[in-house]
Amino acid sequence: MLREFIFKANKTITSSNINLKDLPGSCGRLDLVCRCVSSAFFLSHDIRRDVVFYAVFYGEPNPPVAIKFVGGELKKVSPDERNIAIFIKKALKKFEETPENKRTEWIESTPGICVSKKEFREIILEKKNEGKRILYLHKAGEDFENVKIGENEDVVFILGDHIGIGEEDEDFLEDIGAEKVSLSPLELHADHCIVIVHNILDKRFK
Ligand SMILES: C[S@@+](CC[C@H](N)C(=O)[O-])C[C@H]1O[C@@H](n2cnc3c(N)ncnc32)[C@H](O)[C@@H]1O
Repeated sequence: MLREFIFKANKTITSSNINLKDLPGSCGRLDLVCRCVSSAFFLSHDIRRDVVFYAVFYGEPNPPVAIKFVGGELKKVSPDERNIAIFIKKALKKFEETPENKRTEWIESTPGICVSKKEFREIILEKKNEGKRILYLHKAGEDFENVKIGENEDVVFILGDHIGIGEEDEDFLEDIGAEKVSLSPLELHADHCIVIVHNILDKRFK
């Protein structure tokens, strides 16, 4: 079973001009993206190879930019935020160096990390069209503990940053039949949601 996450980063910078000493401020909450990547993949002395994580950046100067991380292919990435930010900086640099007419495909930057000019909704729709189940993580959804998932079923989780995903994308998810699922009666950080999702699925299937 493949676990995929698609994260909307409303304000994250879309140039490689990343100040590694200011991930939350001038980089538009890049710290949060890095923590989500860390939570998506890293176990103690191991990596989750059955996970794919997408982050779509909508900050200035060139939105959108999507970055894809493939657990089974990642090399030399470590769990700390600064290390992950360095790989994201490399991906954005690769994007800038790619001719504009080639940017709509996935371009590999470093092993297991690709970059593309894809919209948040476009990636979700691709997954839907592949027949995958789309689960939107939201405080007001159905309790995830009660949601049945087959052991071999591929699931795609959608989540937002500190701002959320916005009304238009929520309407889009409703239109394509995404299921709204809740992890807690409290509003959580996105990276903590990823940890909880893994924990619930690990207890069921590992
Ligand atoms: C900090 S929250 C976003 C808060 C934002 N103000 C909003 O209204 O959406 C970040 C993301 O985590 C997910 N999330 C937060 N709390 C959750 C919960 N209790 N259950 C499921 N997902 C949750 C949602 O996808 C949300 O977009």
